[in-house]
Amino acid sequence: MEGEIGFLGMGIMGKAMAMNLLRHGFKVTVWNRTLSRCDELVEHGASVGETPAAVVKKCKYTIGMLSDPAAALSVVFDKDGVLEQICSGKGYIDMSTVDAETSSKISEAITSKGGHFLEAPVSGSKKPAEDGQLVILAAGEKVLYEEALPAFDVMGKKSFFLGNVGNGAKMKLVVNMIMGSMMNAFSEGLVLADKSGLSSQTLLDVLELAAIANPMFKMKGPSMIQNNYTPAFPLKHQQKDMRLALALGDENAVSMPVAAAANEAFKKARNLSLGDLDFSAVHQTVKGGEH
Ligand SMILES: NC(=O)C1=CN([C@@H]2O[C@H](COP(=O)(O)OP(=O)(O)OC[C@H]3O[C@@H](n4cnc5c(N)ncnc54)[C@H](OP(=O)(O)O)[C@@H]3O)[C@@H](O)[C@H]2O)C=CC1
Ligand SMILES: O=CC(=O)O
Repeated sequence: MEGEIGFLGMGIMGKAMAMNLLRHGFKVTVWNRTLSRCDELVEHGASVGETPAAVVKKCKYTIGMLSDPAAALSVVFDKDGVLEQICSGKGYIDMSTVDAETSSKISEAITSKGGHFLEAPVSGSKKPAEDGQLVILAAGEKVLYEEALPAFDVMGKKSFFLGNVGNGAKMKLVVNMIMGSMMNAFSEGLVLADKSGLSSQTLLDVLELAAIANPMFKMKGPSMIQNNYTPAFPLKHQQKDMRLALALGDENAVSMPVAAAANEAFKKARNLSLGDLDFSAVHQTVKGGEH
């Protein structure tokens, strides 16, 4: 990737991903709605753009990592947004988790200005982002995908090219729908073991050796049994993903009672003001009592 890479959105993920690019020698210009969140990046050599449009003007390639469909649309379409400066020879890569419709809207707007577009949501959380171990689920313009590979290879352990715009978004929603349902089953299991007089730690040890062993249980289990929900993947974003996945199920007449129940639990957790904690805080809704 020649020249400087633009990066919009210095949240948990964007910050870790941009930092990783800097560490690997890329020149990066960052922007965040709350400007102070760029400070740490600047200390590590990043430049700051005043607006998304200013970043796109400066950079041949710009990446977006925003919270949800409204945020992803806002940085593109609003005043001083990406659309004001995108043009032929420039590429925009949206790595936020959004629905296919949002991604298509952005794609159409970018390409109608002669720009190139790729959606590239990621699987993997704060730690994989810091370690360059994300799984990248790209779709859109193949040429832009190939041009972006040097950056993807730094940010991720594996990149998939899934075809037309929308397929990356859908794949990400399917994966996170499964993850959200699993987190609920796991939380119920932890509480059931505890209330039945079993050791939660022994349950984790058993699970690790069982056919259902997986990195998520291993990573989240120990902090969950200590009621530690420091956010890596904010619960409000997991609930957004359940909501968008359920809408995809609706569109395709796929009955998903397990995901629907999991979504209700995440909604309840949001209602209990747990939305900014890690998504594993859904555990608290099963446990009940004080939060
Ligand atoms: N955390 C994780 O483990 C993972 C998250 N994802 C997805 O990545 C995306 C980012 O997640 P994450 O970094 O955790 O989220 P954060 O909540 O930490 O960051 C969200 C970012 O979006 C920005 N933002 C929100 N609303 C607007 C808006 N209206 N206009 C402009 N910017 C806005 C925030 O800016 P400000 O600082 O000003 O609020 C911030 O930079 C989400 O789509 C999430 O689902 C995907 C994989 C893993
Ligand atoms: O979207 C979250 C993740 O862990 O992947």
